[in-house]
Amino acid sequence: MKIIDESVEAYSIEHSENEPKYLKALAKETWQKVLQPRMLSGAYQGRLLSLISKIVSPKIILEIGTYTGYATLCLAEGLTKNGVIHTIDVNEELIDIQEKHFKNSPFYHKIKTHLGDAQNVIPKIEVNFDLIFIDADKQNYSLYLDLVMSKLNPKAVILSDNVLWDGKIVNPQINDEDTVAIRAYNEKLITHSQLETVLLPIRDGLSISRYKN
Ligand SMILES: C[S@@+](CC[C@H](N)C(=O)[O-])C[C@H]1O[C@@H](n2cnc3c(N)ncnc32)[C@H](O)[C@@H]1O
Repeated sequence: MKIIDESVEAYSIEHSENEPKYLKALAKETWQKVLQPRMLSGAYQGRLLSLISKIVSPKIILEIGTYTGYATLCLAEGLTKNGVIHTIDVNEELIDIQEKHFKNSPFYHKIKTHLGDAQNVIPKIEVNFDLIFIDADKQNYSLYLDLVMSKLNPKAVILSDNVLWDGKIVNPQINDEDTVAIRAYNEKLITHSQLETVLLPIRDGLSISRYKN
């Protein structure tokens, strides 16, 4: 399902910032060489991630689901001078392309990559986070939220991607495991006593949650 009318979306993109050159190159290579390129955040959502990160001005970011590193680099734009972004992915085949494009960007020295299953890696990162981007396997979003709740700095922001899941989320006839998991996750976000959430219907749905403490 197309979430936004195509002409409205085109107009919105036209009146938003352009992506930097090194991100254009990363997106191009991802579309040419990597499986499932639709997973990449893309220019429009990427500019939103960059802007949110600049507003939050985080010292430490956590990204769950690196893929080829597009969103990693967008989020890194808002880091403080000595800030760090930790990014986790379970797929070792992505390491070469990530490394190449991280080196091509101004943020190579600020990125700490972790290879492994996020549910095992998150507890081993012994820092607290100011900004988190949850964008990995949909069935574990709820678990990832549980794992990060004790690792949030005051006023931390959590971004959750694909929360409209191609519009399947609003179709009661669709009840596959991913759709059911995201529905439960969206309920968990909106009923969470420590979070304040707004779900934005952009691209595939992006939730913004603010830690109230
Ligand atoms: C949607 S893509 C991430 C896109 C990326 N954040 C971006 O915006 O360009 C999801 C990624 O999550 C990774 N992933 C899936 N299950 C995972 C898990 N259990 N632990 C860590 N990464 C996982 C996949 O390998 C894939 O690269």
